[in-house]
Amino acid sequence: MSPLENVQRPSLTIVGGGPGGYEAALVAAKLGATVTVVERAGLGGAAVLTDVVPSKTLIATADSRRRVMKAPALGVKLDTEAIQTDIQAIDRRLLQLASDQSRDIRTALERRGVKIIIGEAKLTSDKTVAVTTPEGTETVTSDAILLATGASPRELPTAMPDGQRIFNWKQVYNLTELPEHMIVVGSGVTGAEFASAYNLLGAKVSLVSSRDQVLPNEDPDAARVLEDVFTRNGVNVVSRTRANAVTRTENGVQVELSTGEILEGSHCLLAVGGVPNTQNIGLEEVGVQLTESGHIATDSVSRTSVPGIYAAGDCTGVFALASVAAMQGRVAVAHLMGDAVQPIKHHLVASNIFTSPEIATVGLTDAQARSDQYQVDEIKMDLTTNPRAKMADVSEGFVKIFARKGSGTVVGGVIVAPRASELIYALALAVTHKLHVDDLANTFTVYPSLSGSVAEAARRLHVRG
Ligand SMILES: Cc1cc2nc3c(=O)[nH]c(=O)nc-3n(C[C@H](O)[C@H](O)[C@H](O)COP(=O)(O)OP(=O)(O)OC[C@H]3O[C@@H](n4cnc5c(N)ncnc54)[C@H](O)[C@@H]3O)c2cc1C
Ligand SMILES: NC(=O)c1ccc[n+]([C@@H]2O[C@H](COP(=O)([O-])OP(=O)(O)OC[C@H]3O[C@@H](n4cnc5c(N)ncnc54)[C@H](O)[C@@H]3O)[C@@H](O)[C@H]2O)c1
Repeated sequence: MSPLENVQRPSLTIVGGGPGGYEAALVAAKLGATVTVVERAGLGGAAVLTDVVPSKTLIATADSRRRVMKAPALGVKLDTEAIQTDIQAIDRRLLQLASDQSRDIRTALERRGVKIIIGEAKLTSDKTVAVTTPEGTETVTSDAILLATGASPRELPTAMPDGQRIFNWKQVYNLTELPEHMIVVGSGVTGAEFASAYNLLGAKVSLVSSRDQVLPNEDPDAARVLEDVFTRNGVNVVSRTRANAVTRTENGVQVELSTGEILEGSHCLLAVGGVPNTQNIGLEEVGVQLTESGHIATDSVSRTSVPGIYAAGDCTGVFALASVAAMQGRVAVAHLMGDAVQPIKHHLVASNIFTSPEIATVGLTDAQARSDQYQVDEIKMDLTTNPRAKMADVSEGFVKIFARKGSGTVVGGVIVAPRASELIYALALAVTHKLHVDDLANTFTVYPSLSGSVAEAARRLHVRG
């Protein structure tokens, strides 16, 4: 039940203006709440200013260059040796795009009547937040609070970024030249995406991967495809090795590896995970419970341990995705305002890794499919036989579908392909609405199209009635 059942026009303070915060603010204002957003940097949060938007824009440019470099194989005559990457122009464009998007979000919030305070917030009770601005400290009082403070790059004491040669993912957009040799440390999603992007932009790239395979938490078949592509494209994947330290040299960097070897490069990007922004913001004092990893503990409707205080996004440790942060924020507001609440269903989340090829997933994972907990049939269809893939010279990728044994209900899938982020929507619809493999198989697809492989894979899972 909402803690504000009888309040006519409840007030809500939101700490953090990223997707977890600003989406909630828009919905709450629309439902009639008086909303204040406190943000210390800029609207849109890290997602817009330093993480999703800049990295995906960089990747869009890298992908354009990839297609140009491949054009001769399709009969377009051009001198690929003469193609240059103007990293300063690329970075300028992506930062401008991020700043424009942040401005658009601010405008949308203001139009809905949301009050915005640029300042550093600290919880002082279950109803009050102290906000420090250059002008001083003010107290904002409200009926409820939503914490959406996000996360920050994890730092290794022996590899401190200097923003010139050694970077975390937020600092890498002020390069004066394309790195001659970029060493990416960490082969999770962030590391894999940046390794792919700089490789396609024409830099020499080494990827220090502490695990057996890149993308250790992802679908193993997809990770294998990506690792093969990396190797074929000349990325130096240093597997089962940790970076113990990173130091500056006169003209570059030295990465000391756990094998004792030294890797020399011109620049180093640290992609070793994130830590939630939950320290020194008054959480313990007010009784907001944290998990062992330092995230804010929440339930399926985004409530924390303190009635009236909600949390959403990366500070909660539930999937670190912008889409999930926004959904958690919307769910919190629906609960607070007594609107219909649909608790978040983790098994329905769709996500995408923006490497080349892209890797999109939804629903049941490969590991879950192989566990005793689920009885599933599985099909994996390579794209090499797909006519559209042949026409576009797509030489790797696949569609994988998991369906419940016996019933044929679609419960998960993986797509590795160019623009897999768009193709996965069909599987996401199927998983969310419990469609049958025959529903996918009997839906017309365009000929020729990559989505034809989705229908074909489903056809192969047909259960005879
Ligand atoms: C390189 C990279 C690429 C990514 N790409 C994708 C992608 O393609 N797709 C995707 O879905 N996800 C992606 N993610 C994940 C995505 O960025 C996060 O899941 C998303 O930003 C979470 O939103 P949030 O609102 O929780 O936090 P944030 O976006 O981090 O926003 C939190 C905000 O809170 C503010 N704040 C913190 N503490 C205070 C305080 N005390 N007072 C005032 N303000 C405060 C911060 O300034 C920040 O602006 C990526 C992450 C990284 C690192
Ligand atoms: N496309 C997207 O949606 C997208 C993009 C980027 C990040 N994200 C989100 O951000 C979250 C975090 O991803 P991430 O990749 O930043 O972090 P991560 O924690 O998933 O990966 C970090 C990797 O670095 C490795 N590592 C740590 N210390 C190391 C060392 N000293 N040497 C070598 N390797 C080391 C870890 O073993 C781990 O594999 C993901 O769960 C994802 O949801 C999403």
